[in-house]
Amino acid sequence: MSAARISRLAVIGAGLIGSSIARAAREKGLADTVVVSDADPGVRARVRLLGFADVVAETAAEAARDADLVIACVPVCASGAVAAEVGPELKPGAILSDVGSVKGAVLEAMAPFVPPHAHLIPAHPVAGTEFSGPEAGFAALFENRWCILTPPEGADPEAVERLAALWRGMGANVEAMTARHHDLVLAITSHVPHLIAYNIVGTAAHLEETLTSEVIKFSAGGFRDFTRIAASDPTMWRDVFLTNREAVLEMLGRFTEDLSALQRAIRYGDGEALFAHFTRTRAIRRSIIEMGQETAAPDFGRRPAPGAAE
Ligand SMILES: NC(=O)c1ccc[n+]([C@@H]2O[C@H](COP(=O)([O-])OP(=O)(O)OC[C@H]3O[C@@H](n4cnc5c(N)ncnc54)[C@H](O)[C@@H]3O)[C@@H](O)[C@H]2O)c1
Ligand SMILES: O=C(O)C(=O)C[C@]1(C(=O)O)C=C[C@@H](O)C=C1
Repeated sequence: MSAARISRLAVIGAGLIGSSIARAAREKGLADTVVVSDADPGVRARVRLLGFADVVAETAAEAARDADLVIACVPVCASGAVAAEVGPELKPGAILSDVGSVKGAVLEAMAPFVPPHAHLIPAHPVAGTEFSGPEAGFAALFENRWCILTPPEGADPEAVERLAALWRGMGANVEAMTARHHDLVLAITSHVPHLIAYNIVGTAAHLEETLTSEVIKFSAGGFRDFTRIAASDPTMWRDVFLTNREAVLEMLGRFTEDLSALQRAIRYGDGEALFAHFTRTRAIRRSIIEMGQETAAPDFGRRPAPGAAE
């Protein structure tokens, strides 16, 4: 199915994800006009300087006016407020979407504000970094990454295809599933791993002062990787854990049981159990690499760190 071209694309929230979408849409010519808005006047001023938007709108409502597609790129708990602001502006046939890391809560928060003549199609690009803000985005962020669409029951297939076409245009591979299933899968693949990183880095920080400074001095490999993840945006991750509570607690329960089994194997010197476990997990890493998805941690070879000389 060929999807109709996007005349006006409105991006609400110009941080890492919103600015990456605006840059990719402009660079790849996916929309005639890219309008960007952000609640923070300082961010709007930086977007003007960075020049990745055709228009910088003062409000979300102004950005959404006459847009074919509006994408909320804000922390999950702000998605309802954005929908309330843009809902009355949505023209017939317009699509309202988002990029939130949790989908059930977003659907619930946004749906009441979408008029019957418009379409709500939530989405989640499974691509990101530990950086935030308009300087952190880059057009190649979504290339060869998944974008998961979670259309509600009865969603218009043409609208779904139109949104899917935009994500494919930005280089993503698109898949659709229910919001509930998304939240369960992402709880184990993304949310619990972030919690583990926040926890282990916190534990290191709570050690006595001399030990903490040695942890920092000698950190390499494993711990260093955790510190990258634990540097991720506090607002974003607070919202993820507040809104995907049930699935995260379910996966954390399983995680804790498995950790206890490993702890027991160490206590009783059960080398066979440890070896069998590590062999199974090594195979999972290999299958991820074979699927070409091993780059969950972004490499700086693909883009400069914000603030670094280009
Ligand atoms: N960072 C990642 O790795 C990543 C990856 C995939 C999806 N996501 C999701 O994308 C969304 C945005 O994340 P980000 O990393 O781009 O965050 P960010 O902090 O870089 O940017 C968020 C922007 O939203 C603006 N904002 C907040 N409330 C607003 C409102 N009510 N109206 C207008 N603007 C508002 C903020 O001023 C900020 O500029 C989150 O829901 C997050 O879960 C993030
Ligand atoms: O690589 C990173 O920095 C990320 O954490 C990206 C990551 C992930 O967990 O894979 C984080 C949250 C998003 O919802 C999607 C992607």
